[in-house]
Amino acid sequence: MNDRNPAVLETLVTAKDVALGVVNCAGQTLTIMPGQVVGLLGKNGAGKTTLLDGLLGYTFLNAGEVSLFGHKPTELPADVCSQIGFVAQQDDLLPWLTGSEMLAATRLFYPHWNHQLVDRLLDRWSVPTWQKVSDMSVGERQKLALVAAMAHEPKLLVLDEPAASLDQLARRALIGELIDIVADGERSILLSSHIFSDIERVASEVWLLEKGRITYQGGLDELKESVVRLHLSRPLQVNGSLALTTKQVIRTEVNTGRETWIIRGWNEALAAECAAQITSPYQVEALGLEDAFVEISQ
Ligand SMILES: Nc1ncnc2c1ncn2[C@@H]1O[C@H](COP(=O)(O)OP(=O)(O)OP(=O)(O)O)[C@@H](O)[C@H]1O
Repeated sequence: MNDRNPAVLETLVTAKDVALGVVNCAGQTLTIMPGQVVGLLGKNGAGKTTLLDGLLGYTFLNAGEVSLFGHKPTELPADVCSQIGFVAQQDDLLPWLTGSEMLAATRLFYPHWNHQLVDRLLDRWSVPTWQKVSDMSVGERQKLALVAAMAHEPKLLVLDEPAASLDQLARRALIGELIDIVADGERSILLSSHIFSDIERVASEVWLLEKGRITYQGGLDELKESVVRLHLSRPLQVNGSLALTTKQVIRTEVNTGRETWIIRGWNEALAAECAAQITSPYQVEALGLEDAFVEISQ
């Protein structure tokens, strides 16, 4: 137990050198601190669900260590389990129960249950709680699973594609709820999503997963700022000393009269170097999260 180091005690999740399935984070440490909303991004098959399952102890690790509130995920005491909420990509609701019965059964596992929150969400999302889970639409099931995971007000809420089947109104309501959850700075959320506008609204941190490796762990804004398009007029006039590497220029597009360089790892030093060494006209285009992700992932 990490009971002597307050900095470690504060960390809700630490995952070191984790490897399972397609995920291989050897040499990498992932952390989630109280108050953080971490957006887990990656293409289909990158390993997002695999990583989430490994962090929560649903799948055994091939290598590495995970600490959840200071415990191994496979050995969580009951009081720690009740601090965690999870909505899987494919919900694990019991199809033969009605929505109300499902919530009543879930409630048995938790000492704390916010009835007002449950009533408000069910009403706002028009969840037909009198229907059997098996008769609900995919979106209604997803809403019910979200209510069941949020009702005990967990300190760590893990959501795997929580909005994939929600309509725009329900998605907006969910994002509002998530923003409220972390407002006091004590609770944290880890969510994977392909809906970048949602991630941009709610996440402070991003983990970028590419072919099972975390290639970025840090602030959302820093990630966006680190990828730019440089639009250069041709003919190019560049001093021989321009030291951009192929790792930084991840792609080029050449057209008559101009060319575009997609640059990863853009920072003040690179900006200064370009300003000093490129003597023909050029513009720097900042990218949104989705464009940055698409450029990185091509
Ligand atoms: N049950 C399984 N058995 C065997 N291989 C699996 C299983 N689940 C996942 N995989 C493999 O692991 C890879 C990563 O799957 P995972 O579900 O973690 O990706 P993901 O990033 O969550 O994808 P998506 O965005 O499509 O949900 C898949 O390409 C698949 O080959």
